[in-house]
Amino acid sequence: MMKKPSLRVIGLISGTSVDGIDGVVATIAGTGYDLQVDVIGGDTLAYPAALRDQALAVGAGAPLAIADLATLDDAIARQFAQAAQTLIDQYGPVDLIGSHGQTVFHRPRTAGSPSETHLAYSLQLGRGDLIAALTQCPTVSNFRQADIAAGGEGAPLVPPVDLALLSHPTRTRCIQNIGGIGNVALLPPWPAPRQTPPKVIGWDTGPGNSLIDLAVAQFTHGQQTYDRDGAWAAQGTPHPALVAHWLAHPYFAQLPPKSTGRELFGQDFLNQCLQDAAAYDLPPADVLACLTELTACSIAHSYQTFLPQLPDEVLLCGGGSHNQSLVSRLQAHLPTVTIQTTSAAGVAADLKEALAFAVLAYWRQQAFPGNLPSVTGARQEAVLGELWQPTPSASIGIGRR
Ligand SMILES: Nc1ncnc2c1ncn2[C@@H]1O[C@H](COP(=O)(O)OP(=O)(O)OP(=O)(O)O)[C@@H](O)[C@H]1O
Ligand SMILES: CC(=O)N[C@H]1[C@@H]2OC[C@@H](O2)[C@@H](O)[C@@H]1O[C@H](C)C(=O)O
Repeated sequence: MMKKPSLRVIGLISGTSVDGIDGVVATIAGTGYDLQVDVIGGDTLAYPAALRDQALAVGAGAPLAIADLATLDDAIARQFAQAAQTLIDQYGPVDLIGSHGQTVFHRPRTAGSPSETHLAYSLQLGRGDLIAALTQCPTVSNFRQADIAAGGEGAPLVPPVDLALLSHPTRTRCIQNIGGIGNVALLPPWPAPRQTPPKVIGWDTGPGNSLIDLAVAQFTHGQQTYDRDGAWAAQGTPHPALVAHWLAHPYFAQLPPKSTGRELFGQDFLNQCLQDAAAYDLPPADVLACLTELTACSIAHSYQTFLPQLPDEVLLCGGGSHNQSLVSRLQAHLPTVTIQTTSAAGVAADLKEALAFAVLAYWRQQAFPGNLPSVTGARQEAVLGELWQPTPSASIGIGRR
């Protein structure tokens, strides 16, 4: 049998945790949802501390002159190009790069308003034209804009890739990413021969690790940045009244499609949580147990509230899938559901988001629409991303200015 033509594609993303650039190299063949994807390798390139601090500060609302924004955009693009080059050096040349960039600002559509006049706004730094110039490889970036222009939230974008790679012929699956922010895709069964795709719904569930990370950094005066394996929260006890109070935030009751970010579930939200917790005089372990419970409850409640029925399985991905306290609290709230990671279904849980942007770039090449209006709320499907071709004269060398 003739082998289908395939592309070698790099996918790159640094998410809302701003902990570093996840990259993956994959061979992709096929069309639309009928894809053959083979992961060749992956790696994470940590940000230099100063760049991470700056990206976090800007994301948290620190003022920035336009000239400094341009410098930051370029500095992040250089890191992304470096991450791509490291993968190219290790695994060989590629045909295409899909780079999500670094989200520093996300404003959802204004609730209840006609999306024509209140389009969402989402800003990812690390411009694709510079990545293309530095790597000499065609690069797709700016994936969220076309969905936003069509009246969508611009997020989450990964659910159609989940549909392609992780749907099951007979079982209903929720694919739950727990990054800085959490997001879910509900994949109904899709029996062979996989003709008309089933309707996928999805949304941002709220905080993933963002509040836990910020609290750990505060409690350890910056010595630690996350609750490794959930060990600290495991030493504490959640306080139900406090968690219930936090769950009363209107975001959790808002009907999907919906998206959010660190603008809502960031430092200000944590400050309010710590103020609320102070009234109960809770030790740090209990506060972390409460924040962990908030993430677990917000995920489970959103399934119970917005899904037509509970799934057979939840497949977790993202860094929060390593937080055992979080996973066991989620299991406690969804006792009838099997909870595993996407790795159990053949897609590495720590690489899935990066892989998604390789697939979205591949779809851009095919002019296949990469958004799902049933997830983002867009009025129509759209081909996502801007494709930047390298110009040989722009080859200026990585690391040189
Ligand atoms: N072993 C671990 N134990 C507990 N938490 C972990 C572990 N490893 C990673 N994490 C958490 O996962 C976070 C990073 O997750 P991930 O890289 O999926 O987020 P992200 O991609 O930046 O976010 P988003 O998906 O919202 O864009 C870390 O900040 C940390 O909180
Ligand atoms: C604006 C933005 O970067 N949103 C991220 C964030 O992190 C998780 C959640 O919020 C999700 O909506 C999205 O990321 C993934 C990659 C997505 O678009 O599917």
